[in-house]
Amino acid sequence: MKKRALISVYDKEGITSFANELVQAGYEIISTGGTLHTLQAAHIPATAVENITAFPEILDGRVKTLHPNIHGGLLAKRGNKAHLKELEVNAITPIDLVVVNLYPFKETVTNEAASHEEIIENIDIGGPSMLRAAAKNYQAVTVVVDPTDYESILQALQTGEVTLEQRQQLAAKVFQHTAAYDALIASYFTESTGEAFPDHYTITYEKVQTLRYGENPHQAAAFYKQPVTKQQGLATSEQLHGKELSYNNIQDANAALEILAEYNAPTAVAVKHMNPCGIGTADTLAKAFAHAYAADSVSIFGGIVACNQIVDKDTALQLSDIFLEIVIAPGFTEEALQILTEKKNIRLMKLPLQADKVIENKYTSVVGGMLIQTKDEEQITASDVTVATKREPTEKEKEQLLLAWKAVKHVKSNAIVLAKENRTVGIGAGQMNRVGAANIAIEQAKEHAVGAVMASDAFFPMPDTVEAAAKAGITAIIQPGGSKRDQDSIDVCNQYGIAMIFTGIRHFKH
Ligand SMILES: NC(=O)c1ncn([C@@H]2O[C@H](COP(=O)(O)O)[C@@H](O)[C@H]2O)c1NC=O
Repeated sequence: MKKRALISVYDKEGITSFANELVQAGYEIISTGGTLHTLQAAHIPATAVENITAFPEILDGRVKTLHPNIHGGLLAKRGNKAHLKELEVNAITPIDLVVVNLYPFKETVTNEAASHEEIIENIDIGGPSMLRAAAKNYQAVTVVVDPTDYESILQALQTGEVTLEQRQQLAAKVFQHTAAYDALIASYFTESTGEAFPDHYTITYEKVQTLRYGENPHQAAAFYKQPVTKQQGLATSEQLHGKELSYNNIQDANAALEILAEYNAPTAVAVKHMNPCGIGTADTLAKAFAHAYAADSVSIFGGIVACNQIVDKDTALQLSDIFLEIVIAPGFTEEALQILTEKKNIRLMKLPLQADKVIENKYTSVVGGMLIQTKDEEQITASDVTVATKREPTEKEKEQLLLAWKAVKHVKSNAIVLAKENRTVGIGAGQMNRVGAANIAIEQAKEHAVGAVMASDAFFPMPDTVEAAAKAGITAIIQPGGSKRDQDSIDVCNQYGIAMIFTGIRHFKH
């Protein structure tokens, strides 16, 4: 008996030459409406599925292949006598090869012009049913969901049969594909219910690339992206120069971008090991970078710099003076590119600035599970704070306090940031006690601590941090407030003439 192939594809690219080869290999082809039309137009012999089901396609194509004559042919176990008998009794012919790709749900859901009705009509029902049936019966059936597999299938057929191992791999691909397809549908429906954390949290990611290794060379890693997002990020950036990004590069660059998003003025952010080491703002990017560099000219070595303006010649000259892993910016002028591409080891990434704010969740894996929370998107302005001390901060201090507060949100807790003259001057990150973080920031700032302001990511449980700040010459402090012992810190501030403001929110980052 001739082998039978069922072809029903939305994406018809390459299907006629593939089907033609299948015919040459001795397959009889059955096919659905549009696909049949394409095949017949190319003079490829094919039979309408309707002839197999003895039932017309109905409901605008909502029902075409959902029929026992199809699914019996897909699911019958070839080594099971009872199954074969049932096929015979019901006049069902086994199907040996299935080529199906699905209605473009992702493309429709991401098309802003698409209506709810169009999105719903692009939920493929018959296609996934056939794919799943064929994949379940991979021992006997070859299933092809990805047109890039046509070539390898034909090669296998030329030299014999598609092997069991190949069929199992193709089946795995199908179940990944249908699971991802359903995950997108599930999130579309869940989104409309407004339920943030449903009982089953189904997410799907698409592979961008396999990475050489993870955080360390003995760890394997890959980079995945969200299939449906309006978010500009590393996954959508364009690499203009340099070698492939590493796992650590992507983490650090991402941290730099998240910090950068806090600032509106021309800003440069330098990051090391996911903490900022220098942030500078000014009226030009060149000045902003000079500030970020001056903030910590030691740590920036081998770091990542993210800019929110086109990198021009003046900025490029400064950037090229030091060893940097990556520079990310919305663009580079020709001159800047010329200067920077002379450096073999620098990676240059072009990434447009995010237009609209996108609310995203943040995922942290724990052993055997995952924590999911909304991202820390809180931002404050000068009018959101309350003054806790006798002295109010001056306008100049307020500006620097807000700059430091935006920065401290992105520093691993316990975190202290000192700022002065539109740049950070000292950053204390990831300490187990707050005064420890303050001491590191003060030590790093050296003489620049005098006249600087301080931001603390969480409240002061005791006045020791304020005492350290006073000793270092810090003039103003921003912190959440809310400790039972706030008054102790306020008293020390008043004693030294320090102005302290409370934000009412904290920015833990663990
Ligand atoms: N309803 C069904 O029985 C059914 N069977 C196959 N399809 C899909 O129809 C598409 C192909 O249709 P056509 O050959 O008419 O262009 C494929 O994407 C296939 O996944 C179906 N459509 C959607 O559910």
